[in-house]
Amino acid sequence: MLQVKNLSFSFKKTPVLIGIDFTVKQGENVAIIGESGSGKSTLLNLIYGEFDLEQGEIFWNDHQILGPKYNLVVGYEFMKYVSQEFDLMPFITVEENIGKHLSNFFPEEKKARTTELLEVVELTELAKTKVKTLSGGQKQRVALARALAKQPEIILLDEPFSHIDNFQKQSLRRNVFKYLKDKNITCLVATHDKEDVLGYADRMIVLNNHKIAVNNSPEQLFLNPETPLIASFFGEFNIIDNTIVYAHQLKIVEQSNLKATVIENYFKGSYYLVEAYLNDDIVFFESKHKQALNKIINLEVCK
Ligand SMILES: Nc1ncnc2c1ncn2[C@@H]1O[C@H](COP(=O)(O)OP(=O)(O)OP(=O)(O)O)[C@@H](O)[C@H]1O
Repeated sequence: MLQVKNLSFSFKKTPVLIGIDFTVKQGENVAIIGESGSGKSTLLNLIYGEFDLEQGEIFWNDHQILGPKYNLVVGYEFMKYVSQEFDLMPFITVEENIGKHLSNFFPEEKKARTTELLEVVELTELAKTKVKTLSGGQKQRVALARALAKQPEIILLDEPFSHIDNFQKQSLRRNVFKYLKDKNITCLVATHDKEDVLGYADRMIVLNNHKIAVNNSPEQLFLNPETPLIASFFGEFNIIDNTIVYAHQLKIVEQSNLKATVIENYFKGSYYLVEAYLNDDIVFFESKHKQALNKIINLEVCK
């Protein structure tokens, strides 16, 4: 179990994180979200032991995680970190990078493990390619596979699919998160992308104003977004009568007191997101069809 107890940290006297407390069980997948600059990467760095804590303690089971003041070399055998900088070896191949830290005393095991991980990150065809010739997204996949090679107990992922194109993102995400669950590897993932969270994360920790704003399941937070920050993570929303209402919860009806004037339509594939004036406020709702500009639409909140 990971235990983060009353952690505080500042960069040059500027507070980044204050009084952070949470635990993560073995095999759990926890997403860390928050606005840019809210301290997601800093939190992962602290858990990895990159920096010395200003206050608090971090434990992985019985091991206390300590910063560079106490450790000559940053990092622990049981923990891997895939940061935004991939830190690969450019002049050797993809498979050599993945197998770099696997023992040569067990060549068959090493081969099997490398083959398995090449499949997880969908890089089998590029196994013999030198890393320096790869694209950003391909390098990110090598970094993921290399972090998994020696089967860590816990993995920290910072925006793990940010460089991957949309064609491969969906299946890669499924492969990686399924692999982590199957192997009971604890995962902390810092992300801006709700697709990394919905369907995969057991819990979401939301950072705001240097603190944990909420720590709950994605289902609970989606159904009951307490603040606009949380709602905005899940999609377009409105505030109507002091209540958060997602765009998909505003339905077009024949008659109602909510009369909105259409300003713009945004094509979203299976629907249009319609922007409209409701009194003096802007609202967004979903519509199967494109709506004529300036048309008056009757809306109803359906939660
Ligand atoms: N090495 C550093 N020295 C000084 N300040 C830093 C350093 N790294 C980060 N910061 C500051 O700490 C704050 C938190 O940064 P951090 O990178 O943890 O945020 P984040 O939530 O991961 O952001 P993003 O979503 O944009 O990646 C920011 O204000 C950032 O400018």
